[in-house]
Amino acid sequence: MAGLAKAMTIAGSDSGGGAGIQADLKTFHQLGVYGTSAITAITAQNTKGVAGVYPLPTEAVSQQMNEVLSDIGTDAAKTGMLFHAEIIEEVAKQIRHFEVTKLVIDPVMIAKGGAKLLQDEAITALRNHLLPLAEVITPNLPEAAYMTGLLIETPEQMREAAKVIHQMGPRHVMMKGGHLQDDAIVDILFDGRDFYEFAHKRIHTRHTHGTGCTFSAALTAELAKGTSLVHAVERANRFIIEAIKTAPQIGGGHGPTNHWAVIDYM
Ligand SMILES: Nc1ncnc2c1ncn2[C@@H]1O[C@H](COP(=O)(O)OP(=O)(O)O)[C@@H](O)[C@H]1O
Ligand SMILES: Cc1ncc(COP(=O)(O)O)c(N)n1
Repeated sequence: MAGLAKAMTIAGSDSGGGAGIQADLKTFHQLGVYGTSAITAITAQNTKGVAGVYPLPTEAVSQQMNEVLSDIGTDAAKTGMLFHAEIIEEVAKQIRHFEVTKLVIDPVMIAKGGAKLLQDEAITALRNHLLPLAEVITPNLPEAAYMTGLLIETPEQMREAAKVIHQMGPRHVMMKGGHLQDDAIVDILFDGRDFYEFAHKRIHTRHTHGTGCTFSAALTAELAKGTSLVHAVERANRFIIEAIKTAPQIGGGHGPTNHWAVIDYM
């Protein structure tokens, strides 16, 4: 196992196992990457919604990152649910200290069921401290709309919003189109100059809990292995599509995707 790639997730725990830390670690594992974690908050949730959110002390987040990064190290990292400004500032400090350059930011704000996973005032900290450190940020349409104040309902509006978010400091912007009101989904990557479009058909299902987490974890795993960004997005896209298509039909609400999904390059 010499040369095993490593990826770290800094995110919230989803007791239901479909999103957050659990989705990330399962996805890292499935893509052949050694996964580590720093938990920012515990959520009590299932496929029907989030019943409780319990943030950990900022020091606990900082210490988890320090212990992992000072010994095991990582080839890439991703952030998910960060909940409040103090945690964001501390995460940014550790990312800078350990010089983690392949950083994927999934700006998790609101769970599909409506629960707040990021406090309102924390968005400023996200912009000021974390975005400038990102290799890529992966907003969904409501997150991008909140960050820019723009209406985003079409691919053209997605491209405009990507330009505005790119100005905030990340090296790439990956706009996820799952929330487009259309049967044709397009995810759009912007590198500050060119747009790369990843189009696919909508799968009609209610089992989409944790799609954003799983997608960004797959992207992080691919970056950890040294895959170039455009190819990493392509592979993460194929992984999430397969995971949605073969979702295990778990729970009475929005069930998880299939983290055992196999894609043809594996
Ligand atoms: N119903 C669906 N059919 C096919 N792909 C989907 C579907 N829903 C989401 N995706 C894909 O899953 C990924 C996550 O998308 P999105 O739903 O926009 O993010 P989030 O889970 O953060 O709201 C994207 O690559 C998107 O294209
Ligand atoms: C701990 C945690 N992190 C992220 C999400 C977002 O996932 P989704 O938007 O699919 O509910 C979640 N529900 N829980």
